[in-house]
Amino acid sequence: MAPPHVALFPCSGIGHLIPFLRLAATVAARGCTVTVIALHPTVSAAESDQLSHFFDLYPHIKCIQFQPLPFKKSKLFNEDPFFMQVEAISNSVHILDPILSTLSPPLSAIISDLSVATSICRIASSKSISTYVLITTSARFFSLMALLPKLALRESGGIQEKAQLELPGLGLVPVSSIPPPMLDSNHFFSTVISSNIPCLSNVKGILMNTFTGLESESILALNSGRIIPDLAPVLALGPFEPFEVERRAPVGPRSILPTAPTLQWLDEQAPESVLFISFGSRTALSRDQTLQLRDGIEKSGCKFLWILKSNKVDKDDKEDVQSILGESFLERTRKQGVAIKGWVNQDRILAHPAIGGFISHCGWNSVTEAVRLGVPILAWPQHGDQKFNAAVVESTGLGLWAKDWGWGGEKLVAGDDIAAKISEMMLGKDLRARVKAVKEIARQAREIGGTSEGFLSLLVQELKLQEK
Ligand SMILES: O=c1ccn([C@@H]2O[C@H](COP(=O)(O)OP(=O)(O)O[C@H]3O[C@H](CO)[C@@H](O)[C@H](O)[C@H]3O)[C@@H](O)[C@H]2O)c(=O)[nH]1
Repeated sequence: MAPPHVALFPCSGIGHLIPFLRLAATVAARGCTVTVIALHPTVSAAESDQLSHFFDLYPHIKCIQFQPLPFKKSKLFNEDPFFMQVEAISNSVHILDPILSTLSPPLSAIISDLSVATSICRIASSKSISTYVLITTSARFFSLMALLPKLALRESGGIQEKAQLELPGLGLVPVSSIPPPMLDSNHFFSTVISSNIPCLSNVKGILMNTFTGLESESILALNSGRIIPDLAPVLALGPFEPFEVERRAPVGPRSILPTAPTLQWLDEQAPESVLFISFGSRTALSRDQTLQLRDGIEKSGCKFLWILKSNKVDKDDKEDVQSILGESFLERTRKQGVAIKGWVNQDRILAHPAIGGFISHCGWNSVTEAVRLGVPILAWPQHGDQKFNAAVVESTGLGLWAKDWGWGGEKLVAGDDIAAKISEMMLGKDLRARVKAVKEIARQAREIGGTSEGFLSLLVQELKLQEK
């Protein structure tokens, strides 16, 4: 019997691309024929680098380049370049219709990003192709997204003025944790979510990069129909492995090069002594906040490795570290740490024994990487799903969250406060022990007999039954 053919369709931004590529590698390793529908051109250089690295490693995975139609400014116009690309993609999905019919062998299933799920579902069902949706955020935030159509209805009831909301499956939620765009039903972000949630009753399954040991309550609430009565089954498959590991082969030079000198420096540091600081692929702190963070890191006296960003899009991030942080800081901290700009292999850095803590914006990929590798987190959510993700970090004892720091840019957090929290995290013995315990639970989830492994086997079995 020929293997089933599965296409994956990630959306804009590395935070969406990476989990799709990880899942593509996993499904291919289980004997499926895999096609990745890759955006071209990408907004960031990091996305195109990840794509070429991925296809170098997996020459047997097919690539279809998908070029959205030129962007037209709409009434929902949002100047974020990643949102602009999502809108261009949404307006262009119909181009895929004839392409999907010509794939050989014929497609059995397509795994789509939520932002285009409705259109993909429509095209796929006309061809008897099953649709799955891969959710790239936490089960906790996904629950909020699923409730959004109801939240928007209550907007006239003055949600913004309330301190907290009682939400099904989520309990009491501080309104300050809900990303402001979700409280505005005309915002692009809200519109994309609200228009795609209803199709989640018609898809075959909802795939998530989480696991029951991390988010049991949210996964249960989603699967018991408490959030949306007829939601498709949620399969918690995480935490995802990096795709290099999935292949279990030597890593290609592209992924080694940018990280190699940094790893050399890390090799010289004591175990669990280095603080890693990174705010993901698309968050740049303000200049003032960067300087306070700089002072906080120095005052903490902690060894550090800081990946600095001064622009949302990497192609435009031209300013060098010296001019941002100042020569004197770099000179004074020559023995304390390293600040660099550019792409590093974060998963590999978090796996290094010298890393003892992570200041993170709580992008969901970063959280799941830290969980899988047992690194405590100091959560500093900046926007979007990140406060919900930070709540998962805090409630499962994986890290600390200074809630009074607010959203990114809401207030200037002082260097002294940052230094105090860094020390609390790096010296927290109980915290470290809890993080190691959750790391073990994550490992067990992926082993034979584990929950994530069970869901993955179920998915692959289902795919094989749909083979055409
Ligand atoms: O120098 C770098 C920077 C990032 N990464 C990787 O890039 C990914 C970044 O993803 P994430 O941590 O989720 O952050 P964002 O890039 O900010 O992701 C966006 O997408 C996520 C998934 O939907 C959301 O949770 C975030 O809030 C949203 O900002 C992770 O795998 C990192 O390991 C690197 O390897 N090297």
